[in-house]
Amino acid sequence: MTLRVEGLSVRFHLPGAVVHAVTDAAFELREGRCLALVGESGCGKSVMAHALLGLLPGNAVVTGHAWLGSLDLVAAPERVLAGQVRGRRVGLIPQSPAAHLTPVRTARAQLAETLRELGGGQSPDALARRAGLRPDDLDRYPHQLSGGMAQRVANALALAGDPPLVIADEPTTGLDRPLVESTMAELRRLCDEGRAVLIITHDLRAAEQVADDVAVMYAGRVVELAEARTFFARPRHPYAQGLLDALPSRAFTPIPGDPPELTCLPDGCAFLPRCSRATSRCEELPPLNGVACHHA
Ligand SMILES: Nc1ncnc2c1ncn2[C@@H]1O[C@H](COP(=O)(O)OP(=O)(O)OP(=O)(O)O)[C@@H](O)[C@H]1O
Ligand code: NI
Repeated sequence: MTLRVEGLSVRFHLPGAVVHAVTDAAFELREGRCLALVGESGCGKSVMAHALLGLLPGNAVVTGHAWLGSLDLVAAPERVLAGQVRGRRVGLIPQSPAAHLTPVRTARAQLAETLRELGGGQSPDALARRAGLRPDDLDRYPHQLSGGMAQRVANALALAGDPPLVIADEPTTGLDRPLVESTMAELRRLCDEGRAVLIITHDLRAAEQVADDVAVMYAGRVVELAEARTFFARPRHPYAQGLLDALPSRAFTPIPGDPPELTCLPDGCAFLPRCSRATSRCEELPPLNGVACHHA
């Protein structure tokens, strides 16, 4: 099932300020493809994911469209999101999975409950095995699970309803390299089985391993959208180039400056104050034709 995001924006209304968390995002994610959504902390990645699942708090206003097949996730009422979308059509592997498990219940109890809610015929053990857990791991409480096991339980929970779209929010944070590798390999497998997979990460190395496509976000906007192979060989947006140059395996040069406040964004390119190629043209908003930059 294809996800088509069109003109998606999210505003948080606070007393005296509006946070422009996501602005005019657009991308397509087809089945069997893996899209990595990358960008610095606070650029709107998790908010975008939560908008797709109707999980934002009451002060959020979401506009635009997110078509999953013929259903617009933005317009869908909570009843539909709860009954048909979350867990069934879209599985979320949350940021810091251990924090999302109930501390007083075993992994098996939580899997069993989710399976019951979804009404599927699978057993917790079968599901756990598919996620790389042994059945006796399921008798553990969350505090008895290692980071890697908690990650696998979270994966199993997200996949319990066999959703065609899986969103993984920072699936590798806090994991050591071997676990990063195996988590990424698992996500790739989900994709190769025909699901659409959206991986949110600021780990560009991990993204390079598994993604078919890359979307770079900056200050709430998608500023570059490209096939992963092309992107990692030749990033076009100065910000994307900066992200790659900051990697230890590359130049190890951080991008100077900080991202702008999302409560007072400029009319033009939000990267202007940090960009070495900026000219007066950048005061005009560059359109996204693969890359949102007047100089790329
Ligand atoms: N409920 C809220 N009310 C107001 N602002 C919010 C709310 N939730 C998120 N934000 C703001 O929206 C912006 C985007 O946050 P988001 O969590 O999407 O960042 P992110 O790209 O996922 O970063 P990270 O890599 O740190 O997870 C941040 O500036 C954040 O402070
Ligand atoms: Ni996040």
